[in-house]
Amino acid sequence: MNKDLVQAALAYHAEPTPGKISVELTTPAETQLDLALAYSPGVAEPCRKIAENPDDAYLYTGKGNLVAVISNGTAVLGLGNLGSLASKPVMEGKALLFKRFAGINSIDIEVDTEDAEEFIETVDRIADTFGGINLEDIKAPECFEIESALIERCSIPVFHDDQHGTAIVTAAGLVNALEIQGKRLEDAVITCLGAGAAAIACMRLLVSIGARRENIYMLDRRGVIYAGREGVNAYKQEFANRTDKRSLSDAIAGADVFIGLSGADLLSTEMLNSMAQRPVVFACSNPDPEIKPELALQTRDDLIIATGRSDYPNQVNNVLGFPFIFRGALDVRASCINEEMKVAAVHALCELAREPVTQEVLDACGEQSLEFGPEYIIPKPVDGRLLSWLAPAVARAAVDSGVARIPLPDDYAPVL
Ligand SMILES: NC(=O)C1=CN([C@@H]2O[C@H](COP(=O)(O)OP(=O)(O)OC[C@H]3O[C@@H](n4cnc5c(N)ncnc54)[C@H](OP(=O)(O)O)[C@@H]3O)[C@@H](O)[C@H]2O)C=CC1
Ligand SMILES: CC(=O)C(=O)O
Ligand SMILES: [Mg+2]
Repeated sequence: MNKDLVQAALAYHAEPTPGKISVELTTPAETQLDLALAYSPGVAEPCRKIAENPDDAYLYTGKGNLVAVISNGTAVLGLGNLGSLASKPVMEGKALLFKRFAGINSIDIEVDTEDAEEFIETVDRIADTFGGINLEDIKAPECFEIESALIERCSIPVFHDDQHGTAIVTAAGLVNALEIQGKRLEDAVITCLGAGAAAIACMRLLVSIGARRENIYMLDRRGVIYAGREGVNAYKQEFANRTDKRSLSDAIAGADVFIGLSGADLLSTEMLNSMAQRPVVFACSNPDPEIKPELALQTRDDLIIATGRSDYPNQVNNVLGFPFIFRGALDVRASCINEEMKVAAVHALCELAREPVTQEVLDACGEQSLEFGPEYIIPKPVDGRLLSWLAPAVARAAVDSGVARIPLPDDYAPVL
């Protein structure tokens, strides 16, 4: 980042008050009568109701529209294990995005432990407070055990955003980008740099919508994950390829797609040049991508490039998923976020990108025009239609797959 952006980012977080979120009241609290209702003695009545029927918490408290963003800070963006406190700006940022894009109240919680069981215990004990739990920036492989234990124990949706939010947005962007490049997911050779939370979930979802597992080469810090490699955990093992390719240079040569979910500046121009004609490059590491878009575009002009950042075209980032997915899930009180709901979100994102872009979006992006093509494969986060396209698609999928606990109103239209 240049110096000006660094200073602006620090000032943004420090002013007008430190941080990015606050709590506001939804009921009057001015008079003695207001206080007698809000607090003692009135507050005893909803307490009694909830003690009799726990679902009354959705009637008398903010639970149903409250999502916790919970991290232990072990994989903060692509910055690594910065610890729980240093992850707080990212978690406050996710809370900001929940509110801004989907009207969901959200609070960040940083849990100071790297022990999976301690983390699970802590979250399990506070889960009832919330309508949903968004796990964030927890490194692999612990994130897999943590998420599945919490899904098992909690009756509300628990969703590891770096896995599923990223996978949904990546899948939608890739389907669109491949179509623009005249290629099919079923035939695409995919090199995935990174074998952690985001990478494993992305490749799993791509396989479930048509990519061929044998066409995927996944790499970690030690290179290609190949069949028979020693010291590979069970999650990486799912993508062990029967191949004699060993390095990124080996795996990228001739590939149609590069998905980077690893770290900064790891893809060289030589590697980029060795890819197939009309390649798709998703350099999604944050804040610094695996290759800078300006360098990639200088190197060859037949590629589509996306990053996780807001300051380049084609932002493939889970912000396009989690606010709207939770909106749909909360509005039908879904018990979980299942595969059907995730796939519904992928389709809705793919289709919205093909719609004409509104003036509101053009103004917010400072663009004269935007249309479905190499520089616009996926909607912009500021597109207000994301809420009205994704949330109903996800809510309907929850109802159809039997995980909704209340019906979807006929006139359902999510509002901020
Ligand atoms: N755009 C988006 O929406 C999102 C982007 N991301 C980005 O993806 C990256 C990974 O995040 P996440 O999966 O949560 O983190 P994890 O810690 O779970 O995984 C990181 C993975 O990256 C690999 N890796 C790191 N450095 C290198 C390297 N030099 N060469 C090869 N592999 C490397 C690690 O290898 P090893 O297993 O050997 O340690 C590991 O497999 C981050 O940069 C993050 O910002 C994540 C979520 C969303
Ligand atoms: C975007 C995001 O969640 C990440 O980079 O970790
Ligand atoms: Mg993250």
